Formats: sequence, C-alpha cells, structure tokens
Amino acid sequence: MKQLIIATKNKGKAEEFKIMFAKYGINAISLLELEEDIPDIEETGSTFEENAALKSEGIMKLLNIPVMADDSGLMIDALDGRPGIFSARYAGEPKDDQANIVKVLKELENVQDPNRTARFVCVLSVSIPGQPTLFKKGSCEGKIALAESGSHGFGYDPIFIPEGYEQTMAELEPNIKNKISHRYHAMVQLEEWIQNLS
Ligand SMILES: O=c1[nH]c(=O)c2ncn([C@@H]3O[C@H](COP(=O)(O)OP(=O)(O)OP(=O)(O)O)[C@@H](O)[C@H]3O)c2[nH]1
Ligand SMILES: [Mg+2]
Repeated sequence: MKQLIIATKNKGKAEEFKIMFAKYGINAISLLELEEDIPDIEETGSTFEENAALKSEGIMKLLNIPVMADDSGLMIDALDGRPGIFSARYAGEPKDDQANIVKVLKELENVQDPNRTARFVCVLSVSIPGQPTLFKKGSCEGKIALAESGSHGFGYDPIFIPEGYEQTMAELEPNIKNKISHRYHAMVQLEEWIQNLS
C-alpha cells in the first residue's frame, strides 16, 4: 500500500486523514504512529500557510521523504476572525479543546444568532525533497451554537453548526463531516497530486 506522512500530532486530524486517504489506497501515517520521537515544531508563522509550511518542510527535512501538513482553525466574524491561527491554544497552554470552547462561548455571550457566523479554514501543504512546497486551502461556513452538543470529531466541533444543517459538527456522523469539512474541501483540490503519488 502506498503511504504518506502527515506532519500532525493531532489525533482527530490523523483519524480524518486516515479515512480520506484510504479512498485513494494510501495509508496516511501521522507523527503519532512513528517509532522515532519527532520533536514538536513551533508554529511561529502569522498565517495558516506559514505554519503549514513550517510543519511539512520541517518534517520533510528530517525524514527526507514527501510530507503533508494541515494548519487549520476557526474564524469567528464577531471576534474579528479569532481564534484563527491560534485556535489550538486559544485558552492558553497546554492545548485544551474544552477550555477553548468555554472561552469562545463566553466571548459570544452577548452576540445573537445572525451575528454568530464563522468558518473553519484548512491549509494543506505538501513538501517534497527538492521541490517548492504546494498549498491548497478549503473552508466550511457555519455559525457558533449557543451551547455545546455532540461527541464526534474534535476541537470546536461541538459548537460549530455547518451551513445547511441544524446539528453541530460533533452531532453529525464522521462520514458527513468528511464530505463537507474545510479539510475535505482542501483535500479535493489535491486529488490529482494524490492520484500521482508513487
Ligand atoms: O472543531 C474542529 N474541527 C476541525 O475539523 C478542526 N480543524 C482545526 N480545528 C481547530 O484548529 C486547531 C488547529 O491547530 P493546528 O492546525 O496547529 O493543529 P494542532 O496543533 O491541533 O495539531 P498539529 O497538526 O499542528 O500537530 C485545532 O487544534 C482545533 O482547535 C478544528 N476544530
Ligand atoms: Mg499545531
């Protein structure tokens, strides 16, 4: 089976990539599965693209094989696009999905329905030794729920209601999330590259 290293230590992302790449006959292997201890890469960039490149290029240089990375986040209009690139650690260190949700709901306490619009954004970067890094971006429009609900997915899924649905992303079955998510929309644009992967 063909394989591709995904430069992520996020279990939720890793599971979604496993499923999405399996359709192309590719085993997507996250850093959580590697035998060697891979150091954490500091995400010091100021855009999703810069942070994705830091991850895919950093791990590509370490292993000398093709590597894909995902930098993603939630952009809330009423918060001027926050948490954005700071989504993973919005409530501070260490990374805590539940604390992040509590912080967002608190910040939106006085914001009513038509103004709770938001989108998930995902930038995928592919780094191959000797080649310039390739970028693809996807997004998923929606709004922030009044309270959290659902147990699927990860991150902010329990408070994100995708456009066209009444339930949160965490209430939807994973196979639905994987057909509408920001990650899916970025992946679709990589289809040709994925099919040519040797
Ligand atoms: O509800 C969610 N559903 C999603 O589908 C999703 N995708 C991203 N996010 C949020 O954005 C951060 C990414 O930050 P991020 O790209 O730096 O990833 P990360 O630090 O978690 O792992 P790594 O890939 O860097 O190792 C994550 O932690 C989450 O808080 C999501 N939340
Ligand atoms: Mg990260």
